[in-house]
Amino acid sequence: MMATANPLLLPLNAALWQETLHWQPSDRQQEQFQRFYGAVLRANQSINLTRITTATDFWEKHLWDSLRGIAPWLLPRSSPWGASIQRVVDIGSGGGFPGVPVAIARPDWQITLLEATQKKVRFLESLPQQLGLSNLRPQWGRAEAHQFTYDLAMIRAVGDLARCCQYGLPRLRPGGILILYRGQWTAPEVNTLNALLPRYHSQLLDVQDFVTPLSHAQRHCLYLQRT
Ligand SMILES: C[S@@+](CC[C@H](N)C(=O)[O-])C[C@H]1O[C@@H](n2cnc3c(N)ncnc32)[C@H](O)[C@@H]1O
Repeated sequence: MMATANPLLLPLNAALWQETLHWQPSDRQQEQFQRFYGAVLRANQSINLTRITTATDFWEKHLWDSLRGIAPWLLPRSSPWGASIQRVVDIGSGGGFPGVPVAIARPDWQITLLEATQKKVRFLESLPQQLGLSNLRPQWGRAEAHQFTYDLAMIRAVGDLARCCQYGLPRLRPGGILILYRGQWTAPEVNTLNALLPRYHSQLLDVQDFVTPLSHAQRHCLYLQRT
């Protein structure tokens, strides 16, 4: 692989990955993360992809956070909730989060990056070649009009709970799983969710709350399943 031109090195601390996700990137994956960081920084000069500009923030708030959502699938020989995963969609992918880090970590999954803003899609389309990834499929379009179904859908920072359910759950095959990446999660939201789920023939599998490893911010991942 070509060396990255970006002088800012990510804090790719192997022990931290291992301690927090029980997973470590290979040398190739580390280089792909590094090149992704460089690509986002360069594109961010002309497109608004992220407010994050430091290597540490990028590592924690984008790479680590993206992978925390699929932590149950990073453990060796794990098949959480019995779901076999191949076809994956990141809805409202923006600058490629969480879809691109997930594609790097799981090269055996086929990841569609669905994004409504054309200039962001053009950036996403440049990534397979820049990062040497063959499992990324950027797609310009709106979630509500997207006709395909998936084994796994992921949504981060696209809207409120009702909107995320509306976008994600109809795009799952029976048994498929939706991961919602959330910041704050309040107990009354369970009531909102319980009211929404029957409409989409879905159930709540798990709510995982955690703090991020460096800034100790509170985060949640919700795992929903289409029955
Ligand atoms: C705040 S950004 C979040 C991007 C990324 N998921 C992240 O966590 O950094 C929300 C993105 O969702 C996209 N978006 C909003 N509504 C959408 C829809 N209905 N279908 C597809 N993409 C949508 C926007 O264009 C925007 O890029």
